[in-house]
Amino acid sequence: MGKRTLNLSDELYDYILDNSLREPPVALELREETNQMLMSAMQTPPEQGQFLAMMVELMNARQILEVGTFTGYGALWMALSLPEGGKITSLDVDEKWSAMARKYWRQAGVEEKIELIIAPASQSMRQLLNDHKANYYDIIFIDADKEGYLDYYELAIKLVRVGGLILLDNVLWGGSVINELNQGRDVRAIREVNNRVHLDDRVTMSLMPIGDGLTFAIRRK
Ligand SMILES: C[S@@+](CC[C@H](N)C(=O)[O-])C[C@H]1O[C@@H](n2cnc3c(N)ncnc32)[C@H](O)[C@@H]1O
Repeated sequence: MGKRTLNLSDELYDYILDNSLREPPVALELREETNQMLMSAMQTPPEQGQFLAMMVELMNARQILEVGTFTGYGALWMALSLPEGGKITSLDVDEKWSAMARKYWRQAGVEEKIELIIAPASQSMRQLLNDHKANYYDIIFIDADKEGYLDYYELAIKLVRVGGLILLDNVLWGGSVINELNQGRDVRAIREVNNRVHLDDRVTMSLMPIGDGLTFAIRRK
C-alpha cells in the first residue's frame, strides 16, 4: 500500500458512487439534462455535490457565495442542505444556463434560497463588498473562469467571515499544473493562485486531490 492518494480507475470511481452517493432524484434529473449539453464537463461531479452539501452541514452555514453557477447543480446540493433562512448567492456571467438552473431549483423547492446574479464575478463580488457583505459568508465556492481565480480569492478573503471556508475548484487542472510545457493562461493562473494560497498566513489550507483538485482555505484572521 502506498502513502499517496490512489489513482482512481473507472471501476473504482463507480464503486465510490455505488457505495456512497445519495443523490436526490431532482439532482440526478438536472445532472442528466446537463449531460446532454456540449459544455457538460463544467458540471460539478455528483460525489463533489454531495461533499459540498456536507460542508454546508459541517460549517453550520447560513450564507454561501458560489462563483460560477452553470446549470445550478452544486448550488442545488448546497441549498438542499441549508437550513430555513439560509441563502446562497450564486454568480455567473452567462444567462443561457440560468433557466435550467431555476427550473430545477424550483422543482426542488429551494428557489427562494438562491439568488442568481448575472454579471462578471469580480464586479459582483466588489458590489457585495460595497453592500456591506465583508466578513459575511460562511462558505465561498470558487468555480468560474480560471484567469479570475486570484482576484476571486482576494475578494473572497474579504467576503468570508473569520473561521469561514473558501473552496477553490479545479486547482490541479487535469494534472497540467505540473506540465511546464503548458503555459496557457488558465494553467498559469491556477499555478499562481495555488502558490498564493500556499504562502498565505491569513488562512489554514489544504489542497485535496478530490475531483480535479479542491483547495480548502479557512480564514483565520
Ligand atoms: C465550472 S462552471 C460552474 C459549475 C457549477 N459550480 C456547478 O456546480 O455545476 C463555470 C461557470 O463560470 C462561469 N463564468 C465564466 N467566467 C465568469 C466570470 N467572469 N464571472 C462569472 N462567472 C463566470 C461560466 O459561465 C460557467 O457557468
